[in-house]
Amino acid sequence: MNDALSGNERRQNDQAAVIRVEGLVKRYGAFTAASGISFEVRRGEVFGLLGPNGAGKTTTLEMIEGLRRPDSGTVIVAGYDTQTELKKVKMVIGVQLQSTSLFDQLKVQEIIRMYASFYPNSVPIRPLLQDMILEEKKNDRVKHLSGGQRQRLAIALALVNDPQIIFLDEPTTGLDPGARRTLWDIIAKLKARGKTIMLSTHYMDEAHYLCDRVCLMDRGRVIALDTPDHLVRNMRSDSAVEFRLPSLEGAPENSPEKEQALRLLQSVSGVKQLEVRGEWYVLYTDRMQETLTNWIETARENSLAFADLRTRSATLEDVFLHMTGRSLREG
Ligand SMILES: Nc1ncnc2c1ncn2[C@@H]1O[C@H](COP(=O)(O)OP(=O)(O)OP(=O)(O)O)[C@@H](O)[C@H]1O
Repeated sequence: MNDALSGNERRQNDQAAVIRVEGLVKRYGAFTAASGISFEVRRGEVFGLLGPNGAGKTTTLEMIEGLRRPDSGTVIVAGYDTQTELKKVKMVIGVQLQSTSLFDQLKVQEIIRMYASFYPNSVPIRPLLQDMILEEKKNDRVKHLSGGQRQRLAIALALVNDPQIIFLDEPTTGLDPGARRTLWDIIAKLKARGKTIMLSTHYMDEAHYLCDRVCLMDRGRVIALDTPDHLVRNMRSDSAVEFRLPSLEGAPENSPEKEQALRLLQSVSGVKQLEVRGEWYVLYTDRMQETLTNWIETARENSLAFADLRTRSATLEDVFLHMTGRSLREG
């Protein structure tokens, strides 16, 4: 940061980058949960931290929110330093924690009123309830809400102070597909109103659908940062052909049959990369039709029977696997 800048100048400079994270490090004893995280979040974007469990997403979010103190590094949020100007930061942010412990005995409306009373200015409660699709539940006790309703209440609580920037930590973890879609719609609406949203997730489809830019995290580090489409395109393979080879299932890893099959697969026309995931073989290619037809021909010529053949576009999961050798689900 440029120390010579006054607070006002710094805030103006931060028009584009509403969050600046520089060299964040967090250690828990001998374990380093964040090792030198740096990025910028632009005003009005949905910015996602995507990574498996334990990648350091929550640690990073909570250092940005001022809830955890970094061992080193700086965070500037809307022009304020979270370590020295936390009160000001709190006025412009809304935070939904991974597991917000809500007061089970309170009614939805009561808990929102209570949170609103913590701030000098708060939004009207009725439209907030409507936006979060909780109007019909306003007189229900929190303990009677479904998982999706609780999550929406947690987001409502993060919005009571009309924040510029909203932090959502794994907002859809544990929700059924319908409740996830409802939350996605809510997040898209918040973005359309000009809010900046920073969220963490380990669902690649969620990151792809919601985020303008995605920061891929693994083991406390940023391994890639770009728009979802660019991340996928930079793999230089836009499609995948997947199948199983039943005759090889159960054969030892370095058996001659398996090694020969791998050599064959690598020689298939157009294949840029070959991945083996358990019993599944994945051929990455930019020339889907050529690879598919050549693979079918090769399999026939070599009497190698495949099963469950499917084709698909490459995803952020493929990017993560390509970069780390591990799946987002493995952690
Ligand atoms: N207070 C703590 N004390 C010790 N270790 C911690 C603490 N908080 C987090 N960790 C460890 O730091 C690592 C990163 O945790 P973090 O919660 O930031 O990851 P995450 O990417 O958010 O994953 P998850 O989806 O599981 O929350 C994990 O290995 C975790 O066990």
